[in-house]
Amino acid sequence: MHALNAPQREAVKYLDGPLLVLAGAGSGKTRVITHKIAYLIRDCGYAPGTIAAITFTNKAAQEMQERVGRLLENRSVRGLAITTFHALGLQILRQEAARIGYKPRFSVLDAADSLHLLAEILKTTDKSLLKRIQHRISRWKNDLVAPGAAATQADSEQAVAAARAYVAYQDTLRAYQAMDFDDLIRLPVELLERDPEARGKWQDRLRYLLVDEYQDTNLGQYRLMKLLAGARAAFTAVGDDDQAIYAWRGANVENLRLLQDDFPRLKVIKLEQNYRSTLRILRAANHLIAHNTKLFEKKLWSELGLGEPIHVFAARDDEAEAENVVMRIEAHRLQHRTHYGDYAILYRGNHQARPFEEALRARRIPYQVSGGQSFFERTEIKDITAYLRLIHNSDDDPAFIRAITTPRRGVGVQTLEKLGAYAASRHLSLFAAVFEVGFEAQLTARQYEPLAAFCHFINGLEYRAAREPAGVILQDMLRGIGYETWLFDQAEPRIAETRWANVQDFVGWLARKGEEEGKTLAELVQTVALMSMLDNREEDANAVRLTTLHAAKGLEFRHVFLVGVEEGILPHRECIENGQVEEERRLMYVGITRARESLTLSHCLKRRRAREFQVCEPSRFIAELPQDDLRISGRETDPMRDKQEGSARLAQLKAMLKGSS
Ligand SMILES: Nc1ncnc2c1ncn2[C@@H]1O[C@H](COP(=O)(O)OP(=O)(O)OP(=O)(O)O)[C@@H](O)[C@H]1O
Ligand SMILES: [Mg+2]
Repeated sequence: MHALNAPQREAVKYLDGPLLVLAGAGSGKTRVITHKIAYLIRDCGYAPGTIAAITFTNKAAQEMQERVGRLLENRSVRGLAITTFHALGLQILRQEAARIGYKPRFSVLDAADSLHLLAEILKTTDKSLLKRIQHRISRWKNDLVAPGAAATQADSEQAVAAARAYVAYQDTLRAYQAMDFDDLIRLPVELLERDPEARGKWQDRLRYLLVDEYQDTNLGQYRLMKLLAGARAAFTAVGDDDQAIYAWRGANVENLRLLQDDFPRLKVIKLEQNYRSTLRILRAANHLIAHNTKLFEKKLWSELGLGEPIHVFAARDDEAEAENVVMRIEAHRLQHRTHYGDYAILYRGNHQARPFEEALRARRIPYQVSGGQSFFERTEIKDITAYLRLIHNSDDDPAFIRAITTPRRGVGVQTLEKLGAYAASRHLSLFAAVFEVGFEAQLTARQYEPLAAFCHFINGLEYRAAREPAGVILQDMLRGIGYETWLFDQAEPRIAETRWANVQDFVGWLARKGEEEGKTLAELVQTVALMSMLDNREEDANAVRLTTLHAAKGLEFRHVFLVGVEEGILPHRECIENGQVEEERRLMYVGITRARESLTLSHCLKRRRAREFQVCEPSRFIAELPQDDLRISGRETDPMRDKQEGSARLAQLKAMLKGSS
């Protein structure tokens, strides 16, 4: 308790009813949650299994788990649920599957799989059309609109078509015994609303709820929270309306107000001291966000001293920007003897990462990308995951197709088409259809054998998955399918090597996880599919962190480089056109407030677009910062000279350090 200030302590100890902690960035909201979990368990006698804390990403959940573990020292926290809304929804659905007509071993499709499925249903390969429909369906689901009801809400021909696709899509998912990501919220809500017994059971089980980053919950998540909290309304939600950056995914800051309407007894506690950033960084953040219309009045102050001015520099083009940032990091690190892990490069969109990755690689600086293409999205990892999904649920048709064709094992396209037609006519999954006499009769022995062998192979793995150590089975599986050889047949050696190394990383990680957590492969695969959708594998602590602003939420770094601060990027062009500049300003606010000791903003004078250069303007947000706190460089100077000076300075520093050590 001594590690908390007075209002934080009050928030931790308050158990008389629903509580909202509404406060700006870095004021210790997440800290309130971790301490409150510890307080509930240690001082109030709550069994860990009766508490659920909800975070925004798996990564944040992991971090929180570690912090709570440290606060409670050796006490066991078995059963304590620190998860995301989606993982909690999944947990509920696995246990209640029967109540909604699913097998407990249903599959969870990620965005790419669901796009595939839509393509099949709509018989089109038009990617942008498919993405639009997928997005539309996702919004309906987030707003808890059932497939049948979507058509009545459709206000254009396009929307009517999407509503029709939604119905077909949902039917197909059900036939595959599969769900998509959004179903993990929508279906539990539907279930708990409809089924008082299930509702009572979960309300009994979860005696206290804690929700971090509450401002970014969407309607479905809010409803789930309300259903779980029940009449007792024992919950603590913490959030900051100025950091609401997920409107595009259906999140609604109005949920903050809704909370006050729905729970008249709601107590609100505000935190005003920021423990993260220097005064200048904080001043910049406050100045910027003052340009937005206010939902709630908040103040923030800090005792961490004035700090360095905020550096703003212009670069010749995007490559020079990357070069310059990387050089600054290297120079700063040498000068201040810091670690690479103290630095973060934040950007608006994933495509901005490439030049930075290249510049970092060129200097052999370790880095880690998050919030972009996750490790799990890589083709080779998805190949292996397809096998795991199939072992887990043999009725998962998309996984079946991927596994049986990767590597190809002598099963022809025509055979697969026959199988598809037969399975459809008999309302069976592909896997189940293989074992039907009626199907076997349609094929020659040469056609049938490889199919049957494949299914027996999967069955064998499934049997072992519940019994043997994960590592052994996985290696056997890789050998059995000849994956390594296949990789090297497919791609040039350099690429194949990387892919094979990734596969070994993945398999090794699963094996370790199995050992550490005492889980069988069968148990492990249940979580893998979900993790893949959310974030990366474990971090390299001593690496420069590259991340999108969205994925940086809740995190903090000693030194932050916020790059591409230009009109059209931040604020994003589409958002300017659609009148969403306020959301972009919040995104910038999130970026600024990640910094603890120093903040550097950069923008380009020109940027490569296709094969041409485009002239760029600095973002309007730079003009909205307190100008006295900025140190601006590079706008008038010659960028080539900058670069040479940078290199010379770096060489000088290195020589100096060599001399001193
Ligand atoms: N009472 C305190 N004493 C010392 N340090 C604190 C205190 N409260 C918070 N901190 C530290 O301040 C930093 C910010 O805290 P935290 O991440 O909980 O803030 P937050 O409000 O959740 O921020 P965000 O809005 O970015 O999610 C952390 O490093 C935390 O350890
Ligand atoms: Mg936080």
